[in-house]
Amino acid sequence: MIPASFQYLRASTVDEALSLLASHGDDAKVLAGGHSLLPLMKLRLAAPEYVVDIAALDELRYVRLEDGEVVIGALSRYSSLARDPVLLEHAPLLAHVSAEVGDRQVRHRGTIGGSLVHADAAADLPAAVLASDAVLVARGPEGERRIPAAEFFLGPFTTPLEPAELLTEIRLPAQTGTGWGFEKFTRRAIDWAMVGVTVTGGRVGLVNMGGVPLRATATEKALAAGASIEDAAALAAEGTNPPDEPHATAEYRRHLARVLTRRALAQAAR
Ligand SMILES: Cc1cc2nc3c(=O)[nH]c(=O)nc-3n(C[C@H](O)[C@H](O)[C@H](O)COP(=O)(O)OP(=O)(O)OC[C@H]3O[C@@H](n4cnc5c(N)ncnc54)[C@H](O)[C@@H]3O)c2cc1C
Repeated sequence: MIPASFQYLRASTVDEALSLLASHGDDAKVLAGGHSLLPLMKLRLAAPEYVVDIAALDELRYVRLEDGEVVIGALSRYSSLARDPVLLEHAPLLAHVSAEVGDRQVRHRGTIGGSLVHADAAADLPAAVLASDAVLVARGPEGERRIPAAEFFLGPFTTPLEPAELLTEIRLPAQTGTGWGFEKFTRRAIDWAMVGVTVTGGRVGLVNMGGVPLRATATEKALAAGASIEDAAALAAEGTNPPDEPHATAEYRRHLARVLTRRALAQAAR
């Protein structure tokens, strides 16, 4: 449980972080909250030569409303997102999901950007960002580019970000006054979801129902066509390929997806 040796580099501005990544990109890893990267390094599943610490970049820590869009700095931590007044009013699903991640220690260090770039299908924020129709903003040597959340999760722990790119911001249409719902089924209090469901604006995101976070498209189509919550939720597992494990078989997860989708949709309707 001791990481391989590495060189620690601390960036004090975004530009400095980008220049360090441009120099060491392929051999470097960005360190944000460290709650996914450090366990991987301790298990030697990751052994970067350079670690570029961006935790001090307060310029990437903000939430604001801009022309009908909620804009979130990538280094914003779950604990501040959970009580952010702009988020609570204009993107309540994200605030609520942030409050349910892990335990206090995780929420005080973990960042929304770290969760999205880590791209774990069992994590909560990726499915919430998918259901929120968000766009992810990345900066790198070629400048800035915007990647829709629907195109960001390419496979387990895989995104289109280049090694020299930083995720800087997440932008989503304000969901002011929109019903939302979040259901998460865990084995123990602070576990990752066995299955989770995020709902906002008629879109449904699924946690841990495949190798990437998914939208429950059959449910969404049924809702748009006027189906009842019960009938739409019955379609939640269509097109999914959930993990099959001794403590939660694929069939059990499909059952959970249907039940939790029904509850999350009912919550949103209320
Ligand atoms: C005990 C425990 C319980 C947890 N429970 C949950 C849970 O219930 N639900 C849940 O969703 N998650 C859970 N997590 C994971 C947690 O949410 C992590 O904080 C998150 O996955 C990673 O965020 P981080 O800021 O710690 O990123 P880091 O660990 O620092 O980085 C993760 C990855 O993203 C890259 N990266 C980070 N930021 C950027 C950026 N801005 N630009 C480019 N690359 C970047 C890093 O290089 C690394 O590859 C848990 C973790 C622990 C340790």
